[in-house]
Amino acid sequence: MHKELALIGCGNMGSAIVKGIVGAGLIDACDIVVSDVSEAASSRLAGELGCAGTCDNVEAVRDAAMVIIAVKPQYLDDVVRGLADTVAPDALVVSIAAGVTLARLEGLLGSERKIVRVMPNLPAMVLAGMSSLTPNAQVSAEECARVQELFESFGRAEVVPEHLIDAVIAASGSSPAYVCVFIEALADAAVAEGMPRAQAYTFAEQAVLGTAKYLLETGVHPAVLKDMVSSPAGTTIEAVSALESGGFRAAVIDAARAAAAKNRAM
Ligand SMILES: NC(=O)C1=CN([C@@H]2O[C@H](COP(=O)(O)OP(=O)(O)OC[C@H]3O[C@@H](n4cnc5c(N)ncnc54)[C@H](OP(=O)(O)O)[C@@H]3O)[C@@H](O)[C@H]2O)C=CC1
Ligand SMILES: O=C(O)[C@@H]1CCC=N1
Repeated sequence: MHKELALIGCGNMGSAIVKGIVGAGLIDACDIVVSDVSEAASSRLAGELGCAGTCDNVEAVRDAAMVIIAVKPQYLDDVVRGLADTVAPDALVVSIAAGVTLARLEGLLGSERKIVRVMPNLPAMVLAGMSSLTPNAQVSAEECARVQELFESFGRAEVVPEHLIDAVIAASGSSPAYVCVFIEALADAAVAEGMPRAQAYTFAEQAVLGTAKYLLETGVHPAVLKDMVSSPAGTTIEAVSALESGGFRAAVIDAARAAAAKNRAM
């Protein structure tokens, strides 16, 4: 039976991606099949979306126009090898695995296959994701635009050359984790100043959300917004000064570049 989309791996990212696509009405749920090694995971997602669910990856990809592979990188080789003979020759295969290059995917699937390497991030779960897309040479501009449209259903998506995916991991793929460390630290400070814990998270989270929203919507440079908040002899410049003394910028750069280096080494 022909279907528009097969998803392999119904975890955090796979679920967010397919929910975004169906929610935006880009692909009808009845044209989708989702597959996971765990029966509970595939039937939960299938039930939420009203699409077909299975534990049989091979049956899921048979006659699918597009296959999105969303399993952890350590399972990817086995999963892709197991599908290579069944995926339709003209199907678009999308991998979101960290550290898995187009060359490696072509080695597993065949270099004549249409493959797009995508690096999304977890805010896709609330339709605020940021994804990069890198097609191989077999993918046409129209096909790439279609994948971009699907990934824009849950946030922003931009095409980047493959060598920039390490930068994408540093800035957006992995960064929700270090932004959370920052939010936790802000909330800890508010708790230390006497605020109840739950209220502290609300204040810290809304401040981070609002700052990013302001920068994205206005195009204002972050340094300009920082200067707008920092009154002469005020509270904010005290905090900025303490951050600089503590090596905050260098710590963030080192952290993000560690993520990039790991992505290169995987
Ligand atoms: N999490 C993130 O922030 C981001 C993740 N990514 C990439 O997305 C991919 C998925 O990550 P994430 O969603 O977090 O992982 P999850 O563990 O949440 O989801 C992966 C799912 O795949 C299932 N699975 C494992 N083996 C198979 C198999 N052989 N066939 C079918 N399904 C299988 C897992 O089942 P079980 O749990 O039982 O093993 C799990 O349900 C990774 O490659 C990661 O690099 C990319 C950007 C951001
Ligand atoms: O660390 C990970 O495995 C994934 C890749 C990008 C974000 N998280």
